[in-house]
Amino acid sequence: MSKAIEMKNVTRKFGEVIALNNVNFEIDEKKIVGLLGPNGAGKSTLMKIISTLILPSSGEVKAFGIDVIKEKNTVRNFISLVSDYTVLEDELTPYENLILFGKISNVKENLKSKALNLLEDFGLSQYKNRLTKNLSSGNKQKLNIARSLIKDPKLLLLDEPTIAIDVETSRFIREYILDQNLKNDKTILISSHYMWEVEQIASEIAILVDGKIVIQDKMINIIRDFENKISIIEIELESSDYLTNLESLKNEKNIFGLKIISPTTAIIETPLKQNHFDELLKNHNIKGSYRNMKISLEDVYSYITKGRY
Ligand SMILES: Nc1ncnc2c1ncn2[C@@H]1O[C@H](COP(=O)(O)OP(=O)(O)OP(=O)(O)O)[C@@H](O)[C@H]1O
Repeated sequence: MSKAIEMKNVTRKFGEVIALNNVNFEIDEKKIVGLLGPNGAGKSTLMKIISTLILPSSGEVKAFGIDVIKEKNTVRNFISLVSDYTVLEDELTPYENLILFGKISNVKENLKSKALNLLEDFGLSQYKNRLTKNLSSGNKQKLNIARSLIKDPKLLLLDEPTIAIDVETSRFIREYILDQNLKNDKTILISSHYMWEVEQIASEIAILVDGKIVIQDKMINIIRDFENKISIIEIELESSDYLTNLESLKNEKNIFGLKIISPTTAIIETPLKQNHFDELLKNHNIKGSYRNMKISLEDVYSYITKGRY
């Protein structure tokens, strides 16, 4: 399978700040990859480098085999980045915005019909002649995504595309993105702080922490791998008399998390296997029953971003 993105040993510094630290990152053609990471992890920097908006301090970046540093004009023909919608021209109509971006992107054939079709697809035809500044934020973001598609890019980079967008519009955007991948073979990299969003559409997940890609794999492999490392346990105490004993588990080094959710129930995160966990409960004189819960992407994310990986 050929690579849509190949980053080798990419570092990007902003003065003293190391936004990306020797990153190696690849995406296969036609995949949807979800990029997760805490605020300031370097997600936007990574996307800006791939889309030629900024240069890396060192390292190599290729998109579909083409060097994004040496041949940025070629690469710009087939990559679009969607970040916030401030890139739109407020004083133009949605239609005029699409035409403008089409011209900037050198779209020569059928620009007008492409613009009209995109307005139709995104449910924006009724606002065709309204000034963009008077659209709702959800519609501005739809227009922003439509703008990114006017040049029919092979690679779409979406930097938090549904931030501050209502439920219906976010769902529409997710479905549209999926459709673009399925029907039009687009490769998509999407960053988000919403785990469920990424879970729903991405075939692979990459987690960036402090400028480094800590993990990148299929969701199913990530979960399987973590099931061998940690257990999330729901414990039900025989009575609330054991609550103080339960709380004393917080001081144990193998208890990574303990959340009391009622006087008799708690959720525990631990790498201990069943027999050792049983022993620990016995040592702390804790009586009750427990069950292993399904590990979610959020559990994995929290484990990684707390530096336990
Ligand atoms: N133009 C810049 N000048 C100085 N520092 C910058 C610049 N752009 C990014 N940084 C710094 O680089 C680091 C990575 O920022 P980046 O915006 O890539 O993170 P992010 O993962 O996208 O964060 P968020 O989730 O908050 O959007 C941060 O410490 C940020 O302050």
